Amino acid sequence: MAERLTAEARKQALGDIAGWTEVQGELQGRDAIGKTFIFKDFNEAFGFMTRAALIAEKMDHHPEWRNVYKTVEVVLSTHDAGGVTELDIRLAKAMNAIAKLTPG
Ligand SMILES: C[C@H](O)[C@H](O)[C@H]1CNC2=NC(N)=NC(=O)C2=N1
Repeated sequence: MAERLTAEARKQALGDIAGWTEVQGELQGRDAIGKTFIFKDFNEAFGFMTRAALIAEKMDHHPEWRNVYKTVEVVLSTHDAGGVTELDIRLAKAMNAIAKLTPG
């Protein structure tokens, strides 16, 4: 099973993936990372979600996310480990790569 990253390792990993930050706000204190993607329109946003869903299913690692029109808010955490692991970092990188394929 994937191990939780230390605060130090998580900070270092976040430095490598554009736009991802420690989750803030009402979920503060929770060990998770998040990013809000904004696309051109709903079609691009949902296309992103469709591609990301296929990757997530293949990884057996699934995002928490919310879509409103062209915005997709994503939170990643490894539920089995109770925090952020390498799996979240891998999925975050994959999502960034997919998002680049669609005009934002
Ligand atoms: C049984 C199955 O492998 C697990 O429940 C997987 C499914 N998807 C998952 N997704 C996420 N984000 N965290 C998990 O711990 C997790 N566990």
